[in-house]
Amino acid sequence: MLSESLQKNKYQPCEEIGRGRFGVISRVFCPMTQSSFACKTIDKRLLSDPTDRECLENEPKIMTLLSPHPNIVQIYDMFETDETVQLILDLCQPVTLYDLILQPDLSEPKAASYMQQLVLGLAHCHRFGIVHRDIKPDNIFFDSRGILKIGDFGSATWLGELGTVDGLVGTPYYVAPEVVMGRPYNEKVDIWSAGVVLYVMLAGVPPFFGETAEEIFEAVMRGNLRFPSRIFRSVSAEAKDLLRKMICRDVSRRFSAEQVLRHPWILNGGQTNSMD
Ligand SMILES: Nc1ncnc2c1ncn2[C@@H]1O[C@H](COP(=O)(O)OP(=O)(O)OP(=O)(O)O)[C@@H](O)[C@H]1O
Repeated sequence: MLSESLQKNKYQPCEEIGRGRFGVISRVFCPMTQSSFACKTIDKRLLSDPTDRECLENEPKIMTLLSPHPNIVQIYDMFETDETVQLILDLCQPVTLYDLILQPDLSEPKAASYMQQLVLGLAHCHRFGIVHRDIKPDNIFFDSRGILKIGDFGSATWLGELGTVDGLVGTPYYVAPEVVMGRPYNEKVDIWSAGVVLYVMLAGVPPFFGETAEEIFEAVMRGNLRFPSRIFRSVSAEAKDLLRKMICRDVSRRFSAEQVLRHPWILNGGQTNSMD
C-alpha cells in the first residue's frame, strides 16, 4: 500500500464520473504512464452493516486475484486511510450494457459477442472459485476499444471448501431462484443472471417481472420461462435453446460457463437461419 503523498504524485484527481451507495467514482490521470484510470473512493463511515464491510474488504482482494483478464475490470492500486478506501481501476466508457440494451435493434451477432465476452469473464471467476453474485447490465462495462469488462465486485465472494455460499445478494430481476429460496448456492447463480441478461438483450424485457421486489421474487421462484411469440418471433431457435439451458431452475442441469461457451449459438457468433 502506498502513502498518501505518493498516491497524490502517482495519480492526479480529475472530474467525477459517478456516485454509488458508498462513494464516488472519479477519473484520475497517471503522469508516469500518461494514462487515465477510474478511482473508486469508498466512504468507510457509510458501511454500518457488517456484510457491507466484509464486501468492501473482499472487493479489492478478489479483483487482485482475478487480474488481469481481458473481460474483467482490472485493479492497479489501492490506498486506505481511516475514513476511505480508494481503488484504482480500468477506466471504462460511461455507457454500460444497460444503456446498449435500451436500443431496440440489438442484433443476435452483437448479443452473442457480448454474451461470449461476459461468459469468458465468468469462466475465469469460476475457475478461481469466485461468484460475482450481481451480474446485471449496469455492472457490465466497456473499455475505450469496446471490449466488455465485468465490474463491481462489491457483492462477490469465494466459494468455500464446501463449494457453496448463502445470503440474499443480487438484484431482483436477475437473481437466481435458489438465492431467493435462501438455500446454499454455487457459481451457477451467475449463469442464471447472465441468461437473464441475454433474455433482456433479445427481448427488451425481463423474463420475470412484477410491481414490487416481492412480486419479482415470486415470479423468479416459479421460474416459468416463456417466449411470447409477439416478441420472440424473430429470435432464432438456437438462441432460445441457450436461454433454456441458462435460465434453468435445476442447478445440476443448468449450463456451466464452459458449456455456454461451447453452445452452437455462441460458437456461430449468433449467425443462424432457423426460427421456431
Ligand atoms: N471502472 C469504471 N469506469 C468508468 N465508470 C465507472 C467505473 N466503475 C463505475 N463507474 C460508474 O460510476 C457510477 C457509480 O458506480 P459504483 O460502482 O460506485 O456504484 P453503483 O454500481 O451505481 O451502485 P452501488 O454502490 O450500489 O454498487 C456508475 O454510474 C458507473 O457506471
